Amino acid sequence: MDNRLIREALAFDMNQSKIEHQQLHSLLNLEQCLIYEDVIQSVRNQKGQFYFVYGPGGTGKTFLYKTIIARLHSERIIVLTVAYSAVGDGTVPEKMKEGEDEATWIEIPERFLIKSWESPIKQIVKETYPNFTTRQRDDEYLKERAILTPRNDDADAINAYMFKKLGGDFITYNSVVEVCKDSTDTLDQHNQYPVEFLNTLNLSDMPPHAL
Ligand SMILES: Nc1ncnc2c1ncn2[C@@H]1O[C@H](COP(=O)(O)OP(=O)(O)OP(=O)(O)O)[C@@H](O)[C@H]1O
Repeated sequence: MDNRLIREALAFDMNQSKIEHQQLHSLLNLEQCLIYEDVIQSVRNQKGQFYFVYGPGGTGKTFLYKTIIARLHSERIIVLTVAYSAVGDGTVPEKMKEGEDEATWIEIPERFLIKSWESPIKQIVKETYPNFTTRQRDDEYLKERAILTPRNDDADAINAYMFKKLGGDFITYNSVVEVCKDSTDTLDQHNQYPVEFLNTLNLSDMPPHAL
């Protein structure tokens, strides 16, 4: 198996997970049990369902997730937790600051810290894509890494930075953007949306005007 991500995702001890699952499962309360059964059935039958577990702080959501994960790991099933970094899934211990009576802080593990940088994007790209100039045509290298960001404008800025590092000729593809005149009730409505304005729109699920 030569995919680093799959290797890492399978780097758990099945027997240890079995023991952990027995302990956790025996403690589940009724509500946790109902959700647990539903999720396990969904995975077993490959239904591909989404679940949203809601509950006030400290009511056992993480406990439930840990039980589900232990069960799936005991069957050698890959589980990708959103907090894959272990930040926020309970693995990194919470800390309490002086004068506080509840632990609500965590210390970000050393390996996630970028300690010196001139530009954050430059440094993140450097850490994620070492030797990008020479390896940009290496499919395996590209498959194993990605930079995730919740905001489109950050994604655009990172893309723009990385495009400059790509070799070869550049071609720009522009989208055709105009209001369809037949789709408006008012005859001159399309005049209110000049093409120059439409070209600046950056909508989610839509590529930008210039690629
Ligand atoms: N069924 C259970 N039996 C024993 N202990 C439990 C059970 N469910 C939860 N706990 C314990 O209760 C505490 C709070 O649970 P947990 O951290 O899972 O809550 P949470 O809903 O994820 O909280 P938050 O929203 O604040 O992250 C933990 O110490 C957990 O081990």
